[in-house]
Amino acid sequence: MTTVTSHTADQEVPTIVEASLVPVETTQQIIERLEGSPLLLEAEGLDVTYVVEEGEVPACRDIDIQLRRGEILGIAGESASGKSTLLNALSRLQRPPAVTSAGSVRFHPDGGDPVDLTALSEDQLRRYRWDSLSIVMQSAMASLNPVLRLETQFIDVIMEHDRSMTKASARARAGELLEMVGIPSGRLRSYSYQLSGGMQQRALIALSLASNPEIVFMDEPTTAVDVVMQRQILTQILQLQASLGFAIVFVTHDLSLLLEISDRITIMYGGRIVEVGMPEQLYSAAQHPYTRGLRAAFPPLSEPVRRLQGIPGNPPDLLDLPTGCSFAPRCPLAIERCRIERPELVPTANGVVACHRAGESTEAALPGAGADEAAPEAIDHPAVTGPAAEEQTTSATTEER
Ligand SMILES: Nc1ncnc2c1ncn2[C@@H]1O[C@H](COP(=O)(O)OP(=O)(O)OP(=O)(O)O)[C@@H](O)[C@H]1O
Repeated sequence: MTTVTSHTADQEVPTIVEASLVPVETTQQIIERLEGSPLLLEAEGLDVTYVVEEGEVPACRDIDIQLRRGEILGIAGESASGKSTLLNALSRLQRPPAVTSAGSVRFHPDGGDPVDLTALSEDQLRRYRWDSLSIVMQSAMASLNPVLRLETQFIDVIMEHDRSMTKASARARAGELLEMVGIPSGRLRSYSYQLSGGMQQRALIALSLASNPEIVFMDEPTTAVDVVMQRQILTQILQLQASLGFAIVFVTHDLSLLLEISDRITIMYGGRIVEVGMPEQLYSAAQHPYTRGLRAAFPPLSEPVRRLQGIPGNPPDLLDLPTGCSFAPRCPLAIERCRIERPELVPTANGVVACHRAGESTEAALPGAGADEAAPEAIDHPAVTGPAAEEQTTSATTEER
């Protein structure tokens, strides 16, 4: 359970007394909640390609995604797996050289007919963006305008969204939004560079809520802050989401973080979805060896300190993808079939997986069956080098697992 103390104008950062983001709902409860919630956004057979001098980069292929109202959908994968490309395609913020080369992205307005966003003109899209979605990027520094006071930026967004609003009411609303993320409204007079990194990121989250969006797209929104601030920001995001009811598409390489905050998680590799599942299922019974590798590379902060297993090898070159499964060259379970035939997505208990050896444990791999015999590299978890490292070490077992 997460408890946040009340805070005054003097306390700019709320004090988290006990912060655990572990979901309190069971898998069954999440499923029932999602089933009872209308569809909000749906991608079908989506392909996104970067058309560059070297050729056509297939950054996303055959993506099917469904987002329900109020859902938190996590998207995880290593660098270059296509997460940001997908987020830009779903939010229709994509720019050349990216092109949507196949498929659709349908938005389901409340009580209205679905709209294929890939078929809208730039003007129609602009209205949809103002009314329905917002985006929080990794760096608030890059997203907030350093030469404008926060007040000006907030008032602009609020009045653009609701043109009937007076400047005074927009200013009052801006103050409320800042207070919602634990920043005193007096800070509206500040420039972004006068705020700490964590406050900038929270101000950006407040700004993203200024238009009452139905979906907030978040691309690594806490990567640029330390682990303590990361936890505070995540707690605040979850509280805001619970009270305002917007849906979130949250992109990160940190699967363990998603296991704590998401309703459902999509795992991407080499531009394709390789597994979708509920957090509990991916935590204890991930079917794809890549999902298990990601989980081992980024353990939760609540776990004892240990040496970490990185996934050996590198993500595939999208311009020169291997035949068969793209993960086969790095997979300890790979067999001949994996190198020849690309696995299709098939249903699992509460999701899908694309793997010829789905669910088999790495230990069960036959001697010589692994494509790469190199021992997995041990890496240090970046999170363990942050301010929480001391705290973790004191509560950790010294034994490596
Ligand atoms: N502007 C671009 N032009 C050409 N190729 C691009 C461009 N942007 C991304 N790509 C390619 O698309 C692929 C997917 O990139 P993308 O940024 O979506 O991955 P990601 O999973 O979000 O990675 P990261 O976590 O590093 O941001 C990569 O191979 C990348 O090189």
